[in-house]
Amino acid sequence: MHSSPHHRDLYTVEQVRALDRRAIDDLGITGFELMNRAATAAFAALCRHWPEARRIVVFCGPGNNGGDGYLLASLAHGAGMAVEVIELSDAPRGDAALARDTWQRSEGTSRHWQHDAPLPQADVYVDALYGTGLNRAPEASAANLIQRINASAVPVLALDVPSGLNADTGECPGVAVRADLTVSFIAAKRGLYTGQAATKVGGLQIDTLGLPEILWQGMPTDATLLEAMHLPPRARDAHKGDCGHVLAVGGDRGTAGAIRLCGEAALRSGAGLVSIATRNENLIALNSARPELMAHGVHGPQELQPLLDRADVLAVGPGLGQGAWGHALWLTALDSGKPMVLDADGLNLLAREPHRFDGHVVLTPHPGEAARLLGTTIAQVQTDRFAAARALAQRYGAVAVLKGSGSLVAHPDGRLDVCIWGNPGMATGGMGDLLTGVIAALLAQGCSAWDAARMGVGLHARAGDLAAHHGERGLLASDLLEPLRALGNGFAHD
Ligand SMILES: NC(=O)C1=CN([C@@H]2O[C@H](COP(=O)(O)OP(=O)(O)OC[C@H]3O[C@@H](n4cnc5c(N)ncnc54)[C@H](O)[C@@H]3O)[C@@H](O)[C@H]2O)[C@@H](O)CC1
Ligand SMILES: [K+]
Repeated sequence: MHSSPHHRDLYTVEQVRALDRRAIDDLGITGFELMNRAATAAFAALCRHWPEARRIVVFCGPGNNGGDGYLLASLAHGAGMAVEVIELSDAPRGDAALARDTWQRSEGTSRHWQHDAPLPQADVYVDALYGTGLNRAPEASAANLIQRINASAVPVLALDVPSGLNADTGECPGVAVRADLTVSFIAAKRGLYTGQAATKVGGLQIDTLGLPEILWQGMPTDATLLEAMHLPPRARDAHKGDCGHVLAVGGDRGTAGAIRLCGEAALRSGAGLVSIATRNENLIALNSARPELMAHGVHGPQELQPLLDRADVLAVGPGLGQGAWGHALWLTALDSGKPMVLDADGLNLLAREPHRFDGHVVLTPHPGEAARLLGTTIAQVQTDRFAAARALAQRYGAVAVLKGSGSLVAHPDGRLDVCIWGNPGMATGGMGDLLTGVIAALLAQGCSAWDAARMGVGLHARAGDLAAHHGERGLLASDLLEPLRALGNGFAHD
């Protein structure tokens, strides 16, 4: 639930700090007052979410996040709950120290966390250890406490950010609290939506602390949540030539399945015609599996060229391999200058032979392919997925989709959208081949690379979520084909 009119806007931690400063300096609201509002909002969320809660334990860290915790503890105490505060040994400073005084004045007691001590029972744990100030992995004592919290069966409300999650990047440098509900203050921090966030955040509510609309005016944002997107309805008198012709290039020996899934996804996403350029050996299997795919055996560039000439859009890479055959086709496809989607070995070849595009090209790497394209490691990519996605787009002059939980779509000009749909059932072979086909079909129907990539990522994730109604575990890529068709023209916000 977002209470802000800017509910699609995502911010870096730096930008949220600037918003805080603006509220304090320009609107004259004190930091302590903001802390009070944060605690009030979080306590209201606690009561809504766990109406039966009578006993709570609040874990307070040394910074302002801990300050929010002390004030929440006072509110809960005032409301008649049994409240216990457990704090880390570092003494709070500034507003957090004032908040601690408030708690002590309300006759509250707190005790320091003792390594490996058993945690008191409670109806709800409140995590106020670290917020946006986390700048490294939680150290031994805090890490031990976080592990204890996660091992307990008590539900957890996280204040602002689950402690241990980097609110800027979605990475956890060490252990992090696994929350059931996170109430985040003032603005949506981008790190709550990608990377490891999905395993830590639980339900997410953004509370703008009653700050007025003008606070956000003119303030830069970093990214946007992917929301509703729709293709215009198909004209009643459309014919197949109006809907674009996709040529999918790939399917080396033994990998016919990849190119078939890509082609079928393009068909199910509305491409008028889909041709496949593949190994001769795959033709019988492809034709009998899906007669609507126009499969052609190609030995090399000469046979590929006439197919390229007839296509509007290319999907290059699924099952392509990086051998002489795949490499020759890849080079010919790139030379055509057609709008295209590059995936899988299409990307691995690009990492070997970098090329800058200047047109309607979409790259769809998973973190491993992204690491090769950027000459870095997977860990480095995941440490800051936002930076990695933008670096890919800028380096290659193409729209870049960085796949994985919370897929990112980056434009070379710096725009970036985050997709929060999809599910772990989609971590299986063939899912990427589908995405390539979906995006190619959208390009073929006239979308720009930016729109096709964003809408393709959204359709693919929503189709995955629909298909997962029958179970996440055991989900097959081909299970998404019918839902892709059912989604038809697009998707709306949840
Ligand atoms: N002043 C404001 O603008 C507001 C701040 N608020 C709260 O304040 C939080 C930010 O407060 P702070 O900037 O004080 O930061 P935090 O409270 O997130 O934590 C910073 C403290 O933890 C220490 N620390 C950071 N990483 C550590 C690690 N890995 N191991 C051990 N110690 C570590 C830092 O040295 C510092 O003492 C927000 O997340 C939010 O909860 C809210 O009260 C709303 C208003
Ligand atoms: K927290």
